[in-house]
Amino acid sequence: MWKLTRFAAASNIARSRRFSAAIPGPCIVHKRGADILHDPWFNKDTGFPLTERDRLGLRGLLPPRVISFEQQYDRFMNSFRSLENNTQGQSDKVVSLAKWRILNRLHDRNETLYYRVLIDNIKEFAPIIYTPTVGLVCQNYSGLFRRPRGMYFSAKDKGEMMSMIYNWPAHEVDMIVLTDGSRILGLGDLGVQGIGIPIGKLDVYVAAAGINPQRILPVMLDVGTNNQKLLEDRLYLGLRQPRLEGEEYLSIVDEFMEAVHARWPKAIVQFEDFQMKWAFETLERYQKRFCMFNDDIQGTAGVALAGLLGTVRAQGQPLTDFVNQKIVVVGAGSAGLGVLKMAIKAVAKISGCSDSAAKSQFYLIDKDGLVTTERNNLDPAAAPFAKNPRDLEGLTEGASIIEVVKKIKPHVLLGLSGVGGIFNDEVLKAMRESVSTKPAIFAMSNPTMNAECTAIEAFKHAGENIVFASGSPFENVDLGNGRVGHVNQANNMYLFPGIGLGTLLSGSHLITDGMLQAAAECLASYMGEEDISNGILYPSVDSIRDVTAEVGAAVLRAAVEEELAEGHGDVGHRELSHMSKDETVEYVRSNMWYPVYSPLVHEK
Ligand SMILES: NC(=O)C1=CN([C@@H]2O[C@H](COP(=O)(O)OP(=O)(O)OC[C@H]3O[C@@H](n4cnc5c(N)ncnc54)[C@H](O)[C@@H]3O)[C@@H](O)[C@H]2O)C=CC1
Ligand SMILES: CC(=O)C(=O)O
Ligand SMILES: [Mg+2]
Repeated sequence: MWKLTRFAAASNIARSRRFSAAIPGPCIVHKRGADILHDPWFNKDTGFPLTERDRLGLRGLLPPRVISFEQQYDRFMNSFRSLENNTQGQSDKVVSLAKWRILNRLHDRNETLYYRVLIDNIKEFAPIIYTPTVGLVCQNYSGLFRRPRGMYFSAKDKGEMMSMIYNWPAHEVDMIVLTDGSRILGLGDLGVQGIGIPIGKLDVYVAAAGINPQRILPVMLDVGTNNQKLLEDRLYLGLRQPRLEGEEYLSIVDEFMEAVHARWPKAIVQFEDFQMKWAFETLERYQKRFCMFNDDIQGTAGVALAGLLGTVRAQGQPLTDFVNQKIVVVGAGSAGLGVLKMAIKAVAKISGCSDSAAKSQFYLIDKDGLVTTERNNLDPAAAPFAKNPRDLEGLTEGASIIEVVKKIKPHVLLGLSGVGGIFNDEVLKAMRESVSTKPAIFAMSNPTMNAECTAIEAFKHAGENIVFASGSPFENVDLGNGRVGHVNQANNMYLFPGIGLGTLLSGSHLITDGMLQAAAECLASYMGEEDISNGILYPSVDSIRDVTAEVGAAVLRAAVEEELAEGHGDVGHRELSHMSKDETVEYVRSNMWYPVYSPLVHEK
């Protein structure tokens, strides 16, 4: 609990000094006049003080009145609120896209103000810049496209990437999010339109981890698409060819990784929304060579594990009881298999048994039903988790979700299938027979329409005493008589920003299992007993900077312990290794960028 009290106090102080006056350091600008107004990084719109207008050749290019940052902020929020009023009665899709557009326009114009409103209103704006609206944006990207953001490397750029990477204007890049668009949320292959995901993830990096937005780079690797509808869409902006496969595909990713490493050897590359075969293959291929991780496999696993351990605590059991939890995972893709692998390792660690003994409590279901060793053409990635039919008490290969739930009566039913509604009424009702006093339903697929069930359905059919979590946000559920069914957001956004920031500040060249495990353990212990007993497994998105500071510190300390931390900037390995836990958290927190207008100083 002490942690939460301290954080609440810290964030109140931060709020009260939001617009007050620690004078920020100057910022060197090599442009003048209209070029500054057209550069969202330097632009302050009507906020340029008169002296700065004189110095930078802006006099006459702006209306005469100077508007303070606080007034600009209020003006934006007012126009956002009036948009909400003006779109009342319109479809959710229209309203969501209108909200995204107004934020995106601000992003294009004035980054300082954009990130300030984003950070200060992250709970309200995360569903717009991230899941679920980002999914809709990706689906409609070719029509919505106005100006580019990030970089595009295509199959046609083979042999050119080493020079192309120098086209990016920033000298330093800390964080790259890379996709090939092949599995965007639960929406499938969206080709080049998947660029919305790296953009959204990096906005979360800025909001949650305070990564400097001048040092982020969203990247699309366009190797074609197998989405026939997109190939036939005349507005489609990507390569009109089927996806590259095999060595041809890998040679493109190899070339990109080498190019990034050559220009920015310390940049961290987050792989995002790759279809399963490439997600695993690229992780295996690069994790010991480059500073990278796969968010869908590794970030998701940590968040799910924290939720599973929280569920044990919510049942009033000691953590050691995790070894007795029966857990059914629906979805044997990159996310589901990542979760299984990490959860099984946790059971093995707690019980002191081997990984293979630790598997007995876990059941895996994919599109063809329960995965067993009798499966024809068993996917090698799923094979380690396949059940031996001997151990199944009558269940057979391919058994359906309802058959498995009825027979096993699991403590936890966790969905990472990408299929909306597959936890139907019957499945949820069967969870009432769970052996747990507080069964858990995790409907983790994104965006909202792909969630395995809604929060209302879960509390209605599985009972009011459940623990519920979803990948995209749902409102808490009114259970009547003042009681509330709490909705958790089990989303990797609670971990990836801290993994990135902690790694960056550690100066490690690699992201190891130990660093990822430290991140998961940190999140798992973040919530106090009172919240946990009320079914609250994760902190509110409002406190994402606080969570990220803790997770980042845990990652950094793990890197120090593994002797991988070379340090960052002026703070070297020695200083890092002498920091206490609290000092490390403060160090991480103090390295978070926060948007304020800096005085601009022109230099030729
Ligand atoms: N909440 C979070 O933080 C995260 C959520 N996700 C979500 O998880 C979902 C899956 O992602 P990936 O594993 O990367 O996808 P994937 O495409 O690699 O795997 C999907 C899996 O679901 C199975 N499946 C499909 N239809 C099914 C059905 N009717 N019944 C049972 N299983 C079925 C497939 O056989 C496959 O094993 C996506 O919707 C994604 O948005 C992914 C990462 C993080
Ligand atoms: C959250 C996320 O990474 C996904 O749905 O793919
Ligand atoms: Mg993802």
